[in-house]
Amino acid sequence: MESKAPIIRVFHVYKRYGAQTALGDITLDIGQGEFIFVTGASGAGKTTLLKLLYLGEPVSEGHILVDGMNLSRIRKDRIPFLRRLFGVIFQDYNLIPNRTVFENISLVLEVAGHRPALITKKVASVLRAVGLEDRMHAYPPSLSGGEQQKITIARAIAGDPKIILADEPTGSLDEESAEDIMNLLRTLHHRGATVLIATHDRDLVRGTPARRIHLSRGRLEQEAVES
Ligand SMILES: Nc1ncnc2c1ncn2[C@@H]1O[C@H](COP(=O)(O)OP(=O)(O)OP(=O)(O)O)[C@@H](O)[C@H]1O
Repeated sequence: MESKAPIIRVFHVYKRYGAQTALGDITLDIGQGEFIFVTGASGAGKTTLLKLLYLGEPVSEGHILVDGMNLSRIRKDRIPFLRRLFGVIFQDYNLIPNRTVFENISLVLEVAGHRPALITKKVASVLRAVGLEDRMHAYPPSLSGGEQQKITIARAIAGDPKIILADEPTGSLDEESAEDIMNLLRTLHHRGATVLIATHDRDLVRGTPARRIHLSRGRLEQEAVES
């Protein structure tokens, strides 16, 4: 277990959608370099919690600090800097269908200001990491669902994010591909990334020693260390 200074601090956070409270009074510290599973039943608030961390959505009440930045008070021109700290692996973060795999990944690196020579190297390297280097010039619709999921993951990690947020990252994958992806996330963690994985897959959680944050109807119910 890591005991480094928190990279994320969540103070009494609420998220409401109309009359519905998706998250209620969440207080939580996440240490730099931790590997964490966020568990809970469907609708418990797992996705919502991850979205609040990268300012995908604003909190309704409370505060979140990320790498010292208070998300409630962050200046607009700092938001791209905040977002670059994160690699976000979400099911609804689709690939652009009429751009090749290479272009889908390189776009993210271009926006972050990387030079073309580095971009070419980096794209090849992340595609190698997910075992799909040979699909670099393919268009997403010609790939299987599992392959598209792996490309989404390659795109998320291409910018060497400090924090990886993965929402059911193995959801659409067969057992072997799921294991590949979990190994990749573990490797990134060993290299220093903070990794949060939202899942209701008990098997996934059982196989990995990690801190577990359990949500029940929007409340932080228990914390445990799986081993
Ligand atoms: N944009 C939204 N508008 C209204 N309600 C929302 C919105 N997003 C989430 N909710 C509600 O907030 C609650 C938490 O949803 P969330 O998606 O965070 O759950 P989850 O634990 O990730 O579930 P699942 O495992 O099914 O993905 C749910 O009741 C959901 O209906």
